[in-house]
Amino acid sequence: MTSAVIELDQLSLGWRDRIAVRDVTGAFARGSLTAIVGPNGAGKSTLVKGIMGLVSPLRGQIRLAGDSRRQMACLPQLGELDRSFPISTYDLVAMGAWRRVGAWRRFDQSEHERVQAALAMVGLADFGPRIIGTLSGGQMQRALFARLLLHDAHTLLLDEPFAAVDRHTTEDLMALLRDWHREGRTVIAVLHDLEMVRAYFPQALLLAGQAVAWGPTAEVLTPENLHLARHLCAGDYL
Ligand SMILES: Nc1ncnc2c1ncn2[C@@H]1O[C@H](COP(=O)(O)OP(=O)(O)OP(=O)(O)O)[C@@H](O)[C@H]1O
Repeated sequence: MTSAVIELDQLSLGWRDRIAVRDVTGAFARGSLTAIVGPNGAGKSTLVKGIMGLVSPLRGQIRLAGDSRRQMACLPQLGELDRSFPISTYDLVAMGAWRRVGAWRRFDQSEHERVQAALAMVGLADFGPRIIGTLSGGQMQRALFARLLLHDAHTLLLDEPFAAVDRHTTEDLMALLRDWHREGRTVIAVLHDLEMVRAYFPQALLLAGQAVAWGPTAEVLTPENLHLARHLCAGDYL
């Protein structure tokens, strides 16, 4: 049996006293590739933040194998980043190496080469000196993927990695994500495009303020489950 890298046990998360996701139990297996899907407000981002330790459980537990939070890297939603911060694309990507290199060790030639290689891999070889505020949405997302390449994390959490990027960029970044999976990393991504989920993600977690279904994608994304998810989330606004 494959071991779990992240286990959720009757987990409830929320903001102040309002519950965003209730009573979720299940596990992300090591090396699995899982899409978290669900309507707006279903609690997908809240769950990602909970796993990253940015939101504390209201109830239940998140159990991580070993010291896996040190081995985790997250791609936040594009809208959550302050792009007015005046740093270069190179420095943004190089920040991905901090955990490995440490803040005080010298950033040597091999690290420099890793940054350049990561920039080249996402198609931004010549963008190193560009201030991030001048990048398009798609270029920024490519730069953030390059930063993840530098992280070299065992577990990657991505919150809507393909929102606001064109088809070509989506295909390039999806290929990187699949490479990470092939390398044995655990990849968890919040996605809205169900066709993409069906095509590329073996596992899915359907959320709607609670877990509607979690398992093999074909068994999760059934018309009945999707209908139930919409119904549960619509209830919020009645
Ligand atoms: N920072 C916050 N402060 C207060 N409430 C929040 C905060 N972030 C999210 N919420 C609330 O938590 C609930 C779940 O939101 P969340 O962003 O997790 O949903 P989501 O499934 O990621 O939605 P979307 O698909 O629209 O991004 C919503 O009711 C939302 O208003």
